[in-house]
Amino acid sequence: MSRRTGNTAARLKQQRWLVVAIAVTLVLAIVSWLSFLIHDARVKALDAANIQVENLSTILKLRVSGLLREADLVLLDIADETHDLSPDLVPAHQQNLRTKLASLPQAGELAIFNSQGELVTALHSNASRWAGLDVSSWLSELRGTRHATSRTDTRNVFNTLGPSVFLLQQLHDRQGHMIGAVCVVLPVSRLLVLLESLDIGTKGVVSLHDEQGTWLARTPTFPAPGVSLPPHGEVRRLATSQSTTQRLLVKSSIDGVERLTSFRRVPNSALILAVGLSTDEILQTLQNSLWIYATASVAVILLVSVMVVLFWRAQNQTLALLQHRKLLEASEERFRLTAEVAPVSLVIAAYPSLQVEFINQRAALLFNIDTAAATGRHVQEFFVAQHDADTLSQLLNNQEQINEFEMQLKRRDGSLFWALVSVRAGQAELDQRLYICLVDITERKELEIQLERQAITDSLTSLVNRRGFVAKAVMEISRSRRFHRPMSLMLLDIDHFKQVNDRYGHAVGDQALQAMARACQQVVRQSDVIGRLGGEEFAVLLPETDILLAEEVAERIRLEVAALRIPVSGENPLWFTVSIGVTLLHLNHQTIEDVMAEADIALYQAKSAGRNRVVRYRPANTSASHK
Ligand SMILES: Nc1nc2c(ncn2[C@@H]2O[C@H](COP(=O)(O)OP(=O)(O)OP(=O)(O)O)[C@@H](O)[C@H]2O)c(=O)[nH]1
Repeated sequence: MSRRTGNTAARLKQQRWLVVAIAVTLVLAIVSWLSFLIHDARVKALDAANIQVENLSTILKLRVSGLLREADLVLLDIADETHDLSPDLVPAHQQNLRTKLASLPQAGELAIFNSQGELVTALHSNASRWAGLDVSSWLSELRGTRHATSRTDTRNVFNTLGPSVFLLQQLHDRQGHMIGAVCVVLPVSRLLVLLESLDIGTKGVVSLHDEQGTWLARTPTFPAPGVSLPPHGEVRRLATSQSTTQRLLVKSSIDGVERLTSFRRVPNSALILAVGLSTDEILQTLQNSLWIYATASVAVILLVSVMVVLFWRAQNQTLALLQHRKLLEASEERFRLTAEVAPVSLVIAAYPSLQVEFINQRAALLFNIDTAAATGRHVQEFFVAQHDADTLSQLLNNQEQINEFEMQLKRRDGSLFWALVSVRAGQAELDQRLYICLVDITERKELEIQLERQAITDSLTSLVNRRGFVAKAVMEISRSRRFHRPMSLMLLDIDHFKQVNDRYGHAVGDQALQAMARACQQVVRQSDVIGRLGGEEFAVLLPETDILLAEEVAERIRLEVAALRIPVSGENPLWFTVSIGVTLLHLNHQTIEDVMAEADIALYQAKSAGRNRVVRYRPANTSASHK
């Protein structure tokens, strides 16, 4: 039992650590899963953002290059129609130019130069605005590149227009000689319309640069008007490299926001555009869902932790219970050993069913039964007298413990023995038991009974002596009174017994006394009580007997005694007579002595009247009858 408890405890401890290991693994799995989820979602979000930023910059490139292409076409159209720059032609031609320029709403200025770089005509502007502009270098560049159709320049030539893109186209005479150039000015500020229509979020930036990295345009607009920003380093790097596009994570020196930025050259121009999407915004959706994942994971981890803690506590309680059970088992074992070693017989019975739950070896030997056979039996199976069971049950109703109650008990084989029984009722709520301790006192009890019997027995006649007679008489009187039944008493005294002794000796006298006892026994009923009160005096108690019947019985005794013959060697057999006083129990008698006193008076009267007769007691002034 104890070993089983130990094994269970060890198993519980193992289970406890197993659950903790599972919980830790689960938590680690959740954390790993969450980390993977974060990483994966971030990669996917950045991938999506890369695609988005590339798409946006491509769209923007197409828009800008489309616009430049449109301008180129207008310039080509003008070049196709312009082969002569003579001053008389120009006014007529100007109307045509205006029409062409109207088809290019983003254009701010249009001018035509001759091959010396001199301004021939200008639209939307007066000539003085172009006066300070040295276009000779542009023209030489155009000459150098025979097939070049256009070129761009983003110099801030006209302060009122801001940074602008200058597009130039060679003009040829009909023989194909270069006679000058036509130039259209696209203010960068007008290109902003193209930039602003892109969906770049609240923190996104679209900007336009020249190859030196100069900021030409930006949306949202620059932090403060007039603030000149240093050239964009990444733009310059792209300009000096062979590649046409580049994608980078760039932290802005303007607002400190990190952006995924796509830089892209605008083909056939000196423009580089940049589209940047804020990484914060890219990851915002991710962060929102990650918050949900993280909160759910933390909740799961907390739940798991709480469950582990609760499980741990429950296991602790179970272990504590097992520990208590172990202690209980040890205590039970101690009790069992003590019960076996104790020099007394022990029985434990359930209460109130009174079925035997435990019996020690000593008690089993006492009842001559083995412990298994005794267990489950009703304790009253071992009782002899029902009144003992009643007394014990009554005592237990009034007190918790019964000490040294003497009673007779029965063995399994039916033989009887005396035991000193102590009983204690269990006190605990769950201990509804009787603890019974038995000591075998048969030997002492039998000795006691023997001594008791001796104490009330006359050794010569084997009748009860005065003490025994009085004791029995007291009981009979009480019974007679209780049931209102008549009862008589007679006192008998051998006549002249002294002479018997004197003449025949004491031994013969003793024989006479014994014969007298036998004579009485022969005459009276079994239920009558005969006693030798002392010397040659006897008494007979006659329950259920009225005075008339008592007188008859006394007379029969008297005759029986008179007929006795005691053989005496060498002589005639001895015979003797007896005088008898009889009285009836009545209500005036307080004690047995009162009854005996009346019988004694009648006996005295019998003696006085000449002996060998029966006299009934009569109260004073009534005469006693005699024979
Ligand atoms: N043998 C014998 N004699 C006993 C015993 N007890 C008493 N006696 C004798 O009984 C005699 C009783 O004598 P008393 O009291 O004088 O009476 P009694 O001689 O019978 O004369 P009454 O009673 O007057 O007829 C005494 O001598 C006692 O010694 C006994 O146990 N054995």
